[in-house]
Amino acid sequence: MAASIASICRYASRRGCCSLLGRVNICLTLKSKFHCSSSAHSGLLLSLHKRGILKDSFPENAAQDQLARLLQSGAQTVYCGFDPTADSLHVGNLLAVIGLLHFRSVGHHVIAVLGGATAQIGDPSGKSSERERLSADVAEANTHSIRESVHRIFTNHELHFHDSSSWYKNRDVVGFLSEAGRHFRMGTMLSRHSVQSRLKSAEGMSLTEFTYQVFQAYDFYHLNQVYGCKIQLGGTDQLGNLMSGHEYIHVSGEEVYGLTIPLVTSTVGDKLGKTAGNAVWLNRDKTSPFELYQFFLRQPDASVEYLKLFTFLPLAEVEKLMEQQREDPSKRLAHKRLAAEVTKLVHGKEGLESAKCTSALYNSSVQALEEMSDEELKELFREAPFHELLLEPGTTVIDACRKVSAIPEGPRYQMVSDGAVWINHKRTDNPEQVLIPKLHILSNGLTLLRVGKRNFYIIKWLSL
Ligand SMILES: N[C@@H](Cc1ccc(O)cc1)C(=O)O
Repeated sequence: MAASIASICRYASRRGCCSLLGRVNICLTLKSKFHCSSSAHSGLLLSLHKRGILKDSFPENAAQDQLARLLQSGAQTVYCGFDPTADSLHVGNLLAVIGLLHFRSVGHHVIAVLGGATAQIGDPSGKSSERERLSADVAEANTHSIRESVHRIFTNHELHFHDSSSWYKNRDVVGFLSEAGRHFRMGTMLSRHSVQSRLKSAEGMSLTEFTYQVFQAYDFYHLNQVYGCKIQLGGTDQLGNLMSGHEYIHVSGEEVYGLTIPLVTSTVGDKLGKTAGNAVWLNRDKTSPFELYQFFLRQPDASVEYLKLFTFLPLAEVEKLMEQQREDPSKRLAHKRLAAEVTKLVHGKEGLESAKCTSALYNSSVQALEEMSDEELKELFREAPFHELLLEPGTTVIDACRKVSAIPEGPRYQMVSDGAVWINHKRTDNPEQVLIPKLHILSNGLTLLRVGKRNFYIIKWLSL
């Protein structure tokens, strides 16, 4: 789509007016400490394409050469925004962060915008209904928490960033609408996919949500004015918002670009990291390094492609790992490397160590289990159901399985005798075996029951 060119007023900063949104978008900027080499720049787009990190660029193909030339001409400023609608980013956001890091590693300046303002407006892109209103306080707390984790990820990638100021707090509504608002055309705004799909729904769309694209466009404009930012990265659902920014900035005669990153889906088509409604988060208190590690370790064989997307390993090394995986899938070398690289990026070396130790614990050590409190055990097996049961004399293995509904009605007996049941890391194939203290019931009164490879149940036995 060609952008219209008209004149745009430069915004004099307004002083003393009430805040437009009460809270601000926080912007973390990162000056490049790497030296730019033009060969690295020219290779960047190609390499991002080869890795599968870039989907489309905007404006369309004709501009790709221009964009490549722009990247070759010297260090550029690239930005990507994240709305703090929760107190942590999730695995689905990781690719955008990685995208920024790729730009950074060849010497461009990158900016991560935490949309403390836009989160209160609510992005309709890719959503079928309006989000519940997010209060300014919650948005601020979420921004703080996400900022820390993005900071950690950047630092883990040996980078540093510094804060810059906000740009909405001194803008008043009337000034904003009379200056910026008039450059946004209703027809174009209405044509956006995110708007169209919502207008057709019974619920419709609020004015607040409808204006979201204006705010994201204005963010881009602001970063363009202040930091010379010419490139915005975003998920494929962000295309409409990227276009709004492009059109708005184009009015002033500046050419800017949007690059979209694919939405990563699992092999069964779910959004990555959102299995059965449970998101895989990047903040440690919500998803431990161990859980993150296990999440990547357990990806199906076909997902080794993730090595290209989620790690910075050279493509030749990725190819080698993929070949080893094809030769002997059972070793899961590629998955182990993927899990290790992602955990190291998100939680640092120490996080990776902790994930590996926990894995060892998870898989074998009875002594360690025995020394754990109920809370620690629940933490370790966060997804395992926890049951408190009365220990009646003569309780057997099959009784325990039945009480916690660990195995389906019919084939219970068979499953135990086939060896699918493990108690405290030891296979237990006699269904009628009476539970023995110390062996089946640890001295802290706990039993860890596993059925199959990964269904864990924690039982806390209460004595009469
Ligand atoms: N709209 C983006 C987040 C964002 C916020 C502000 C921006 O300036 C840019 C992007 C999303 O929901 O993913």
